[in-house]
Amino acid sequence: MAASSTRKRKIVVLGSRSVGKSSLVIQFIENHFVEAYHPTIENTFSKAVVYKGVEYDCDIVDTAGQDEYSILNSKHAIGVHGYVFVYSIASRRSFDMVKIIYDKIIDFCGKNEIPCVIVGAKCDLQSSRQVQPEEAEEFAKTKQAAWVETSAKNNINVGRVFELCLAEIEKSSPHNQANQPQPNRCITM
Ligand SMILES: Nc1nc2c(ncn2[C@@H]2O[C@H](COP(=O)(O)OP(=O)(O)OP(=O)(O)O)[C@@H](O)[C@H]2O)c(=O)[nH]1
Repeated sequence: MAASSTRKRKIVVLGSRSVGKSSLVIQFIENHFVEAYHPTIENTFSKAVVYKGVEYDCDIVDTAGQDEYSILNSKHAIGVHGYVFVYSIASRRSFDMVKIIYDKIIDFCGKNEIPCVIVGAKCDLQSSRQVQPEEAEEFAKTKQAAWVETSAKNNINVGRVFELCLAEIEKSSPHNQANQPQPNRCITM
């Protein structure tokens, strides 16, 4: 049974088709690489993660790849704590799509910022690189997001993605905000 201090977190993984979302999630959950390509409809995986001494019960939603016409729905927003936006370093188009999907989520959630990680997947494909790390990191900075490059194939930075996402969620959680000074509070007596 989960300890009462366990924090439940729902993380949604978004990005274009075939950028490596399922491979990233399966490498994280099951510790192996899937060479074959099977388009995803939608899968939710669960994993217990201990990060900085805190136990998290994570539900990770691996979505069907999106394009500019995909319609996001409440499943992508309600009860979601954080997002992982994935592009392939070998596809400029998939990086441009991350920007489009990010804006759609922001619109849908009605917020200015969301806890998220921007992930440059397939970093083993250096010779086919179309997205420079500096550009992607700069984009992430403008969105107050974390950024990392990964390879599910070579198991590089896979766990780091979800640690970064939990860290971003914690940064924006009300618990942390309660520790910050409250600006311009009005007290009625
Ligand atoms: N070289 C390399 N190939 C990868 C990597 N990750 C995934 N792939 C390959 O890319 C293809 C697509 O991977 P998926 O994980 O199915 O991609 P997806 O984003 O889940 O695709 P959709 O379900 O269509 O959204 C597969 O053939 C994978 O083997 C990686 O890190 N390096």
